[in-house]
Amino acid sequence: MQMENIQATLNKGPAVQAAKPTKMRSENVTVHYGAKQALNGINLDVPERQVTALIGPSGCGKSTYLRCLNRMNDTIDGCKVGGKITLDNEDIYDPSIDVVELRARVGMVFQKPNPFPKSIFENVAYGPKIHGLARNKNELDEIVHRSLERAGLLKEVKDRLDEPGTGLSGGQQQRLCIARAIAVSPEVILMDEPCSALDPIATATVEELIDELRENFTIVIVTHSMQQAARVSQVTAMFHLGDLAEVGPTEKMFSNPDDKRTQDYITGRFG
Ligand SMILES: Nc1ncnc2c1ncn2[C@@H]1O[C@H](COP(=O)(O)OP(=O)(O)OP(=O)(O)O)[C@@H](O)[C@H]1O
Repeated sequence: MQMENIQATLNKGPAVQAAKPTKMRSENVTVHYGAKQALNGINLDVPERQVTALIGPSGCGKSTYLRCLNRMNDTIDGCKVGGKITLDNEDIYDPSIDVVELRARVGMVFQKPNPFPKSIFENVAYGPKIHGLARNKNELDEIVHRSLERAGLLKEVKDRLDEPGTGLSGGQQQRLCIARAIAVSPEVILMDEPCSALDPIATATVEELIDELRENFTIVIVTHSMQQAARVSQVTAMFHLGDLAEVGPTEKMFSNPDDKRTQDYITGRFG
């Protein structure tokens, strides 16, 4: 892929941007799967209300790192996380942390849209119900409508909220999953290749949505598409063989990276 092409797609913001406060900080984060080490000590600050893209060749540890941020790795047998990760300066691996509550604060959208086999309404209402976010049916209705609206889906589904979520198109299903994530008012949304199962038109819609969502949410996205990282993110972190090779403003990472591994990866020399 040509560097010029990627540069043309860069999501150019104001020339000088005020530095955003850190929402999540990782210090010397390591991950082992049994005897195999997958992350070698990651130090990374995720800025608030920005999109941070995680890029790098297959198997370098992007998804593993993403799963550390809401303790999804806890669910994998033999997976051991070391180091420290904070959310608003609070250690998310502290024994006092309620993991269910943490995952409401740090939501996740997966590669393949995975609506529950229930109605569109129920897909979005489920989280607010189990977290007790609505006092009555009216409040629940309002949360569901607002979440679908923010996910850019309300217009398309408002007359069929009782129909199954699985009956929607792939792109609509992914926006439904984003609405479901938003419904519990998370602070951070983790996205693991959210567009990889979508066609180019649905991808463009979801990318526009991600750009809008950063007004209210901190977003961390794993992507294999350099164009996508350039289009949607303000910060890019390049992973390589379990290390963080380089992190910086997306514009710099795609125009003038410091690390040869980043340079080689974004110009298609490996990966
Ligand atoms: N559940 C698991 N059990 C054992 N090893 C795993 C597991 N998940 C990931 N790994 C290993 O950890 C390393 C990092 O994998 P990870 O999926 O995080 O990389 P990635 O950069 O997200 O890759 P891709 O871009 O292909 O999705 C790889 O060597 C992988 O084989």
